[in-house]
Amino acid sequence: MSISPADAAKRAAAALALESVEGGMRLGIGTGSTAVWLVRLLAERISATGLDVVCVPTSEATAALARELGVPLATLDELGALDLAIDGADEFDPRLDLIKGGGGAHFREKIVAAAAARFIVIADEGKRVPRLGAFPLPVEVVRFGWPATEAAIRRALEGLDLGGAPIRLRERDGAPALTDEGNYILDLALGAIPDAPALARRLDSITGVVEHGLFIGMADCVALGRADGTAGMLRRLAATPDPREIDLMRDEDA
Ligand SMILES: O=C(CO)[C@H](O)[C@H](O)COP(=O)(O)O
Repeated sequence: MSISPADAAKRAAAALALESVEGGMRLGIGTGSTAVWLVRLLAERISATGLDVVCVPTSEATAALARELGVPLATLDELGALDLAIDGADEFDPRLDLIKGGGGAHFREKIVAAAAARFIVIADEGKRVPRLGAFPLPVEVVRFGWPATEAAIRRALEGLDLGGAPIRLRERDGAPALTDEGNYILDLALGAIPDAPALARRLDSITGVVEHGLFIGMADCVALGRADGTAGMLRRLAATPDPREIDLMRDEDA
């Protein structure tokens, strides 16, 4: 089957991450077009080798695909903890901090990643940025009183040199988009986030915010797929004090 260069990169990233999967593992499986490759390749490996894994999906969409392809599923309530989570990202920076939530699943994705002993991100070169923020930051908010929550977010942004950034209520088919948890999403067009950990802490403190798409210090590595079908692993280095030091990442060809 011939696939596009974009899909070749996604597939290569997913395949590299899957090399870390061993029999007996409890796996978190992500959401999005890169995660679709992960689920497909995992299903192929299960059917070819009888690999014994059980997976917690991060969204109803991923659950449906996994069920269709025969990937064994469980809930996080049943398993309690996971050995490994693998998921896509919308952006990653030199510290391997992330923006996620382009698919609106970042709340469950963060719970799953936090419950896992290891978290591998699967991404292509287009997701690699020197500084997070070009991708609008998704913030899941409770529907009740959401304009008041939006106003609180605006005030928080002003205190972080991000005042006046456009905020848009995400829509689907002409109506506010609902997450799997029945909440709304506000997309914050920030351009460039001067201090992502500080913004994450500030958003964490706002009543009405369910979860934001900043994943700070959570990813252990990024399986980076390339359009030529190859992939390499970027690992978080032990000491990463300054996000401006671009050479914090080390490429290791698979
Ligand atoms: O965070 C996510 C969904 O909430 C996805 O991982 C993110 O949007 C990347 O998706 P894709 O692999 O399609 O680019």
